Amino acid sequence: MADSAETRKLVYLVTGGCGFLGEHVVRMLLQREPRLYELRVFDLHLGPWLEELKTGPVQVTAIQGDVTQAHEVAAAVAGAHVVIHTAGLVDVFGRASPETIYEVNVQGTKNVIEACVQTGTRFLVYTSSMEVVGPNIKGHPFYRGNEDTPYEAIHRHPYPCSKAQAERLVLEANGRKVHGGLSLVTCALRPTGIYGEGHQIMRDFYHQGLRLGGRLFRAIPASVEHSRVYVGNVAWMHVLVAQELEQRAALMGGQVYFCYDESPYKSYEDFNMEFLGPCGLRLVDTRLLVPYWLLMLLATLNALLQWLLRPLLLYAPLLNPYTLAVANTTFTVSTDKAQRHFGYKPLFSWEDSRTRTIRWVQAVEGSAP
Ligand SMILES: NC(=O)c1ccc[n+]([C@@H]2O[C@H](COP(=O)([O-])OP(=O)(O)OC[C@H]3O[C@@H](n4cnc5c(N)ncnc54)[C@H](O)[C@@H]3O)[C@@H](O)[C@H]2O)c1
Ligand SMILES: CC(C)CCC[C@@H](C)[C@H]1CC[C@H]2[C@@H]3[C@H](O)C=C4C[C@@H](O)CC[C@]4(C)[C@H]3CC[C@]12C
Repeated sequence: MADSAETRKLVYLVTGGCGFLGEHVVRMLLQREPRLYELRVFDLHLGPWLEELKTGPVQVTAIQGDVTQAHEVAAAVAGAHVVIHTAGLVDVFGRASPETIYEVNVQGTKNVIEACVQTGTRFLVYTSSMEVVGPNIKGHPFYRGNEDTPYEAIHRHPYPCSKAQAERLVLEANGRKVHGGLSLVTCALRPTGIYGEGHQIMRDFYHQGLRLGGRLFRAIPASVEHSRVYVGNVAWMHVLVAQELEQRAALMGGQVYFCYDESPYKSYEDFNMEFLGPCGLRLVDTRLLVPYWLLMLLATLNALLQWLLRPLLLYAPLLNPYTLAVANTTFTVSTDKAQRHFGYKPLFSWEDSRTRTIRWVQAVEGSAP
């Protein structure tokens, strides 16, 4: 499309635009939304990489702000056509208090919705999570499920509870009258575990493997499968939804979509080895040596230590009863809803996604943990 001032007229706001997913959404919008005039990137912590984006044809506005502060959100939203709300506190390790998780994920989302209503912004895309569905506290498997698969979605952990509450608020807001009299159109995307360039947990596993002499020890049976999705495809899905929401408001408004691509179903650890293996790590099978009850004991001990040490220091290891339960429960998605509703096809093949991620891990090599 021609790059003229007439074609560029849309203003987008990406909250959490400097996070792992947010950065990919920002870059994808710049590459794939030719109608973009201004891109507002709102985050608690702004990344230095934003500077390099300011020299292109799109006006990139960096806004340091906090989604829990209604006035800051309203000022950022005013005049935007579309809001992509990815900001959130992703914490399943006990780093933040439950109150803080609710404040950011639920109150922050309320603030975004109210800002849209007050200022007349009509299109809101929310980054939800597979965890809104499961795995549930009973550890029921979700096998090749889609958006309509019945599943008992019961949670206790603050992160999935907060994401579920926020998603409900976003979906209930669909159809609300915004300033100016038109209707708000909302929808929610539910990524499974995202991987790709910038994935902190992958980086942590890599450094842990290096510390252990190039080995990682299998903790979870290979038969427990997870769906994973490449960050570039999740970003592409956000961009596509945002583009199609106006034309297909009746179909897409108030809907949820799992984020999916061609990444293979594998156990969490085997999937990570697709990238860490080519970077020199190997996964040692210790299934017979570490039974599940012992892992659970270690996880519970970690939780106890976290509680005991809290007044002195933050002890937040990867293994706790919640992460063990998630890692140890099959959760796989098989759906084509996004393709049927808005023509989504993954932009990156599995091979591309794998290669890009391996290159990134290789570049991480030698960098500080
Ligand atoms: N990483 C995954 O596997 C995954 C899977 C499913 C859903 N999600 C969802 O995707 C979204 C992005 O996750 P991510 O993995 O990129 O996490 P991230 O932590 O890398 O990014 C979140 C961003 O939100 C910002 N943020 C946090 N609190 C804020 C506040 N009060 N005000 C403004 N900005 C704030 C952070 O600074 C960060 O840049 C989240 O909503 C998360 O729930 C992530
Ligand atoms: C038993 C240990 C050795 C392994 C622990 C792995 C654990 C840290 C991993 C396993 C599954 C991971 C979660 C899963 O991929 C999906 C999501 C959804 C998303 O909204 C936030 C991240 C999260 C919870 C992953 C966190 C890390 C988990 C629990």
